[in-house]
Amino acid sequence: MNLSSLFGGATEYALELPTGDRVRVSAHGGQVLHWSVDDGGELLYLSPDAVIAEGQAIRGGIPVCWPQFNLRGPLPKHGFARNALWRLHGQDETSLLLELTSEDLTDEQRAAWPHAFQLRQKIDLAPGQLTVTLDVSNLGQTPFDFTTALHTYLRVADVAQAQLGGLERTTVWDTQSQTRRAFQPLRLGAAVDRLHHVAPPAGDDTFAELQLTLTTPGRTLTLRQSDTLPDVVVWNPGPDAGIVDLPGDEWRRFVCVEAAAVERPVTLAPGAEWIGWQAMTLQR
Ligand SMILES: O=P(O)(O)OC[C@H]1O[C@H](O)[C@H](O)[C@@H](O)[C@@H]1O
Repeated sequence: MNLSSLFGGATEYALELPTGDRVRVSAHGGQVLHWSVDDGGELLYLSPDAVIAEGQAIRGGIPVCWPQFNLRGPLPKHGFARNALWRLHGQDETSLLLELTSEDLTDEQRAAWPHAFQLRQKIDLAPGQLTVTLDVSNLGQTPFDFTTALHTYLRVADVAQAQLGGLERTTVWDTQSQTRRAFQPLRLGAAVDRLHHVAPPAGDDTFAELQLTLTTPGRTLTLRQSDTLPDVVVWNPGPDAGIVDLPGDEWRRFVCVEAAAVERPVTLAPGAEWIGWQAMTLQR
């Protein structure tokens, strides 16, 4: 089934499988807002105070940070893709394909990032599984660089009881203390902002595909990401961040586990294409 409706002023697209699994995506930011599994409830977090407004990012779901992660460049934080209006390019029973190109940007955005690009996002739904794939093409005459993240907000009942496994082989950039260190066990339940980088074995320039496990009482979610996304950002603002669209104790209800390419920007030659994905599977 495929629905289209208006939510917060932006068109919303939805898929539902015969099993009852559902996904909903806003044209604003091309952002997945909800993913639910028939017998497993809602798996993504969306703030009750999230707003969909021009130039603003929606707090929750899966924001697409592109072509810049965080403040690592001249663009506004996390780039423009999460604030832009994406178009539906294709759909079938189990997937949605959204698109954003340089033609869709404002004059101001094009002036700030003067590159001809095509950014596509495919959202694939299978029983107990959601896969989001980004596909970037350089349509211009000169190379461009980008950093990116699928900034996935995973819903948990209490973040202090959540455990994230699978990052043991990574090195860590701690954004809070601005320090780099070897891996140390991650304790959720207080502010955390870490960029984990998968270091390839010496002499090897390839990365093993990452597989992470988010365990909460009664639920285990497996997260995989392509070898083109060699970083994992783990973020939770903790109780004292004072984020306007995260009221009260809402910080406890999620942890962001972001499949990213940040440490080494991706360079795309004219005519070249880059693909990166994150897949989430509910274990039953
Ligand atoms: O509040 P936002 O602009 O959505 O950013 C939320 C967070 O995104 C990432 O996880 C970064 O690592 C954090 O430093 C940042 O605070």
